[in-house]
Amino acid sequence: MIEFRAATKRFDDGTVAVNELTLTVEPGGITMFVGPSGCGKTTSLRMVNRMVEPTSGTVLVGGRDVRESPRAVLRRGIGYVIQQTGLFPHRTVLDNIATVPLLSGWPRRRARGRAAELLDLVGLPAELGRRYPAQLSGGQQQRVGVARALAADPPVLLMDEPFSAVDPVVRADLQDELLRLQQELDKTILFVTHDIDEAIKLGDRVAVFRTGGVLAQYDEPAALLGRPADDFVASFVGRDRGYRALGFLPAKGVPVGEVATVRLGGSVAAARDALRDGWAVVVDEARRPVGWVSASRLSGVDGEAAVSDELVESGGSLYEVDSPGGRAGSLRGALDAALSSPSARGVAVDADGAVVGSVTAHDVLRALADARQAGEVPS
Ligand SMILES: Nc1ncnc2c1ncn2[C@@H]1O[C@H](COP(=O)(O)OP(=O)(O)OP(=O)(O)O)[C@@H](O)[C@H]1O
Repeated sequence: MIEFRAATKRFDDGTVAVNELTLTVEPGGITMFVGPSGCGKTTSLRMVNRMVEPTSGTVLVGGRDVRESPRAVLRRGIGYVIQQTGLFPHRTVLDNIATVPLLSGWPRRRARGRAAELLDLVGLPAELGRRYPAQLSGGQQQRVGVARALAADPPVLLMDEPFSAVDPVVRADLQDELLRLQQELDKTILFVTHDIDEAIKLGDRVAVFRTGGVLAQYDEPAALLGRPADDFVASFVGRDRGYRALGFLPAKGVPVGEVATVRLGGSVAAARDALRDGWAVVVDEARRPVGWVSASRLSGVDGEAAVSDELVESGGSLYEVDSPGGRAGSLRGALDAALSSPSARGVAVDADGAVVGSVTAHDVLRALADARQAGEVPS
């Protein structure tokens, strides 16, 4: 879909920003460009929509050398999202989103209708359409930037550090939203970031660049974590990569053991009877976990009293078992659930969030060993 063939960019001052980049971006996936500052990520991205022309080599989009297409025609098929959003301050949100359709000659009504659809698609309420960009939060502005880039329904989306300027919580939301959108839209997305965690979370494939505009490794995230090509990539990928690689292995082989549950509001006496190894998960009326009770917390409490919030210890992370309609958890999720739980038992839930059982760290590591032995773990 997008192909770099020995693409090199040397600026007039002699800086080689991109050095003989050869790489194929598969259609319909998210490809991440990641690397330290100044390694040529943005320059590579801009060669795709001809904001930068290669000094030598070629870039092809849809099998065609980008130099053969007039810039305006090329860019109609390529959405572009940047960190500073580039929204027009004196136009309403709706008019900002409608920019490209209007430029392409759509009637105003149709362009506005499309803009309203897109506002909804990126998760913004319709009334924000009448505001001006400065009246939105940073995260909302980024969503508008994405909506605007999608307005002409381009098959390709270039995103240059689009989420870098927002706080970590909003950033995680925007990332989740992009993954959701991508499931629906199936665009070919090229995404530049300097954040390896973002690259691993979002990317179907990740290209790691080193300074001097040289491609160091181009691989799937799990392979990058499991088999970094050299010391540079290993150190760039960072600490805990063995643990993070567990995020790509499904937890379906982990046996889910029984766990004692007690109802929030039930009697302390009944809760004491239910404890197993001194612990029980407290659940609400839909069997969703709200925390744990322990023998030590209940000791000295009147048996007639109700299990109230004050008696509940907050739980660890949860992990979702493979269930119809659900998103199966990973070994990392299962291990983290066990390690973060006050009882050392990780709580397993189904797609509705109801408790189905528990796992220990030992269970998870044994499942990992079994998967390795069965050749299910890439090595
Ligand atoms: N117009 C220009 N003239 C000269 N050098 C340039 C120009 N644009 C970029 N460069 C240089 O090319 C190199 C690559 O820049 P580029 O912006 O592609 O890097 P990057 O990996 O996107 O960096 P960052 O993460 O800091 O945004 C840098 O050394 C930069 O200084």
